[in-house]
Amino acid sequence: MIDIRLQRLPHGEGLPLPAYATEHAAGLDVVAAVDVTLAPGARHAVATGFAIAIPHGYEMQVRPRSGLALKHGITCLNTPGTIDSDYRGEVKVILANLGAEPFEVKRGERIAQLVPAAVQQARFHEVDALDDTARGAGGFGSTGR
Ligand SMILES: O=c1ccn([C@H]2C[C@H](O)[C@@H](COP(=O)(O)OP(=O)(O)OP(=O)(O)O)O2)c(=O)[nH]1
Ligand SMILES: [Mg+2]
Repeated sequence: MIDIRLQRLPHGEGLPLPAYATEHAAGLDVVAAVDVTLAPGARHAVATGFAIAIPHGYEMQVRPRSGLALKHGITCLNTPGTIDSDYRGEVKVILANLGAEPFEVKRGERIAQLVPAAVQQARFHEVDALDDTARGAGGFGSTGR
């Protein structure tokens, strides 16, 4: 369990904080702070009404909810979205409507889930050649279907 400071923004007043729906859920469900209608094929950065300060060494992933995806074709366009630990702006959920019908997001409705994850930063060291491996440059189906 990690502890994360959350700042509620004025338009987030009265909304529930991100919360686990069940005891051992992986994702904290997050609700929309605004009403918005997504036409088929449309996308929108939906406000959540809060900002967070994630501890260094962690990120917050923004993932779709499977029920919205299956029933309505609603997904997070950039899934998994990345909230950096140094980001202090409002958390937004980039919803996209891949369905055939307009979809109405209502304020207070759960639209996505937040999954904290440990982050390992890396640095690159440019070299002239890489070590050989059995795979070599094979990829993208090279081992068969
Ligand atoms: O679903 C998302 C994805 C990103 N963000 C915010 C937090 C994140 O730290 C910041 C930048 O996201 P990202 O690095 O994915 O986008 P970018 O296009 O690279 O923007 P930037 O140049 O600001 O890093 O935008 C969200 O609120 N929701
Ligand atoms: Mg970025």
